[in-house]
Amino acid sequence: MQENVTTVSSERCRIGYVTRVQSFSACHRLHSKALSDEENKRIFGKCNNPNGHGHNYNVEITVRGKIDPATGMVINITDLKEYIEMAIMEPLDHKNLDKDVPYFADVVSTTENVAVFIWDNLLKFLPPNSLYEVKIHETDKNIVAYRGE
Ligand SMILES: Nc1nc2c(c(=O)[nH]1)N=C([C@H](O)[C@H](O)COP(=O)(O)OP(=O)(O)OP(=O)(O)O)CN2
Ligand SMILES: [Zn+2]
Repeated sequence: MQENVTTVSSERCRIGYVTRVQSFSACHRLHSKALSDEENKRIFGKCNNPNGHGHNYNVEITVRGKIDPATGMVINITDLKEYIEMAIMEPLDHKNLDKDVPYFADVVSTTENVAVFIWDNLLKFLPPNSLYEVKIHETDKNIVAYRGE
């Protein structure tokens, strides 16, 4: 009887969450083509400064999945590092988000939209339905999370 309990317990599907943190630096300007210059100034204030401003963004990428009994891993972090390099670092690091990243030509480069951009890019590399959350610390005080909804 005890043997049975042990077997069932060891076969149980365990779900884990793996988070990798990545930093990148970029500059941007909050400006919407859908708004007038006056509205842009009123809504975005100092962040609408025509010459922009910079951030050291800290991104937390969380992957959810079954802890593989054979490997002990939800995802190999070595693989996740490569996906982050391709999905975040190559397109965004040391870039002017509005001028260097075509996605932001017509999309306001708020942290919400940067999170969506990163989410969509990571989906190209990660196993289906495994990306759980992209959380961005734009500053120590400004934090945005996106879960693909
Ligand atoms: N919903 C959002 N609001 C704002 C965003 C954003 O991405 N989403 N971004 C900004 C600006 O980019 C700006 O850089 C943030 O500046 P600020 O709040 O001043 O930054 P700090 O928290 O570091 O500054 P404190 O002066 O210490 O408050 C604005 N809004
Ligand atoms: Zn900013």
